[in-house]
Amino acid sequence: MIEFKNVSKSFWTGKQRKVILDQASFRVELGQSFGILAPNGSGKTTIINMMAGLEKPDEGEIRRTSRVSFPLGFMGGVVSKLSAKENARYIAQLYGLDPDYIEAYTRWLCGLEEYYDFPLGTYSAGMRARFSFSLLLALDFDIYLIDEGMPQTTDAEFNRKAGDALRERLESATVIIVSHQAKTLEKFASSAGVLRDGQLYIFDTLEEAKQLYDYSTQG
Ligand SMILES: Nc1ncnc2c1ncn2[C@@H]1O[C@H](COP(=O)(O)OP(=O)(O)OP(=O)(O)O)[C@@H](O)[C@H]1O
Repeated sequence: MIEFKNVSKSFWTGKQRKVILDQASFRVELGQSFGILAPNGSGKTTIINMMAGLEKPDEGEIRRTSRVSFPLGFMGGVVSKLSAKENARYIAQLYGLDPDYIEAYTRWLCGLEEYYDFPLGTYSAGMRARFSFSLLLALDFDIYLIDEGMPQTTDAEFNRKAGDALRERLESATVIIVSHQAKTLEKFASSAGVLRDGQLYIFDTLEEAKQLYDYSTQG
């Protein structure tokens, strides 16, 4: 479970206060994947980062009773000078997992071939995305945090494998996904919220959330 209680967050831009969240309260239980629809620049990444514990709220409380992942695409924990193999084994140890298993799983899923043993600094953005996604799934969390959907790589084989692996993981795990597009949420979220001007409106179904979102972004 992850819970926000009266959470507020804003940034001072030098000219004005940009409100990301104003007194938001909600709870995501295990088994109830949740999506947030929000326009670009409204605070998707900030909210996901707060869920992961990478950013602090200004006010309020965030409670986690489950193993919550780092956000998909977050590369803060990896070292560019080291290879995917070295990073995977090191991070496995930090999480108290078997390095051989984490290495074998990520090597298989990311499909980087010989580049798996090259430093991450030599990777393209797509290759980094493939490695970070593989690592996220290898680490076995209860709740996965996804900012703007799956990595859209040009490697069709990876996209298929990654989709299958995520679906399999979601049979036992929960996903929280934030996106500016309802289409991205459709595959994953059962309930959903809409973020608009710092207010988070929660709905039991994605369909209801879509109606408000379409109305507020197109109306
Ligand atoms: N540390 C910061 N200091 C000042 N402003 C910030 C800071 N971090 C984010 N912002 C501002 O807060 C707003 C929300 O940022 P955030 O990255 O969370 O939005 P987003 O919805 O994920 O954006 P995008 O859709 O472009 O990825 C933006 O206007 C951004 O410029």
